[in-house]
Amino acid sequence: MAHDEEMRIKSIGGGSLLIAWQLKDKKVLIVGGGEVASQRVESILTADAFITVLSPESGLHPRTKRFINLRSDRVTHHARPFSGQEELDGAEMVLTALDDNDLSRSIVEMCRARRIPVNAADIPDLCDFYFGAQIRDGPLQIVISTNGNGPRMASLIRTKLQKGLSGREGEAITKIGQLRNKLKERAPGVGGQLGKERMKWMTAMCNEWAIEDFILLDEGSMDKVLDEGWEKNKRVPSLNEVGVRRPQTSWITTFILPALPTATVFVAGALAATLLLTHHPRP
Ligand SMILES: C[C@@]1(CC(=O)O)c2cc3[nH]c(cc4nc(cc5[nH]c(cc(n2)[C@H]1CCC(=O)O)[C@@](C)(CC(=O)O)[C@@H]5CCC(=O)O)C(CC(=O)O)=C4CCC(=O)O)c(CCC(=O)O)c3CC(=O)O
Ligand SMILES: NC(=O)C1=CN([C@@H]2O[C@H](COP(=O)(O)OP(=O)(O)OC[C@H]3O[C@@H](n4cnc5c(N)ncnc54)[C@H](O)[C@@H]3O)[C@@H](O)[C@H]2O)C=CC1
Repeated sequence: MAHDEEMRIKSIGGGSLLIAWQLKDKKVLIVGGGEVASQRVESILTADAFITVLSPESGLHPRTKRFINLRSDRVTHHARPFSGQEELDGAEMVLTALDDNDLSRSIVEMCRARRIPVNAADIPDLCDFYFGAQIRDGPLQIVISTNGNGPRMASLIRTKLQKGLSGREGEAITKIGQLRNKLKERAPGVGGQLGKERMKWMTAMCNEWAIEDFILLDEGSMDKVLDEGWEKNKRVPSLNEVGVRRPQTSWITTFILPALPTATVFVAGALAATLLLTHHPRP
């Protein structure tokens, strides 16, 4: 083994596991109903879980109230203070978002005893997992975590990353998901030689097509991708071969629009210069 690789393996550690936790129809208890709790409700709702919010009515943030009122299919509110460990019955995940550090700590201890995964928004040291800044676009989910070091910085890095995305990646990935399902219908089964070929072909498709190209696929052209590609010696077909055309960008969008900001500054500069030169102060 190369020395570098040996050193790398020996120094692995000090992070946390980044996973996409499946919470569909699981029961999540949120103790507290303030601003942080309202953000938790949204994150957990996105994962299709059932949520119980435990907080006196007076402590509810307007956004938490909105979730309780508009998503009563998934969000239940118990308007009372936390009364003891029976509150944890049936919970498969617990989040505290409280302005009471001692209560938060004792709820974490109760969860530990019951082996319920728990996050306390105010006590990083006791959390089983942290939340992170999120980018979501359909099935695309990006989490930015600083592992407890700089939550605000996580948020700012999210903004930076977002600028590098077109906003249509989610749509493309949805299409890729559909194509993969269709492929699995044609070539079913797990593992083995067929499984290897399926993965190799999907990898080649993703590597060779531009992400925006997948957006152009519909039901019919997807079948064509399989007919002209997978069925023909597992090759990668061109867009043309599957009857799809990239929308033509006109010369206005290609040349004029991108140059507009520079052109505006130039024209403004020229106007200012003209004004200065033609403006003769009265003697
Ligand atoms: C450990 C963690 C536990 C957890 O909550 O899971 C935790 C803990 C604490 N946060 C505190 C403060 C702030 N948190 C934010 C914001 C966010 N905090 C989030 C996560 C996490 N916060 C986890 C680590 C994640 C990571 O390290 O990457 C984000 C990313 C996600 C989310 O909460 O959903 C979300 C941004 C979401 C977005 O914008 O998209 C801001 C800024 C703001 O509100 O704009 C501030 C003030 C400025 C600052 O401190 O940076 C304090 C009080 C510190 C004190 O008293 O001084 C504690 C407790 C402590 O540290 O002791
Ligand atoms: N992780 C994160 O993203 C962040 C975490 N924090 C931490 O999160 C905590 C909560 O912050 P906010 O939501 O802004 O506070 P907040 O003051 O808006 O909410 C506190 C909530 O606790 C509830 N509460 C108090 N005692 C209770 C009890 N006995 N039983 C049930 N509910 C009770 C109140 O009704 C209220 O809903 C703070 O401790 C803060 O340090 C703060 C900012 C960001």
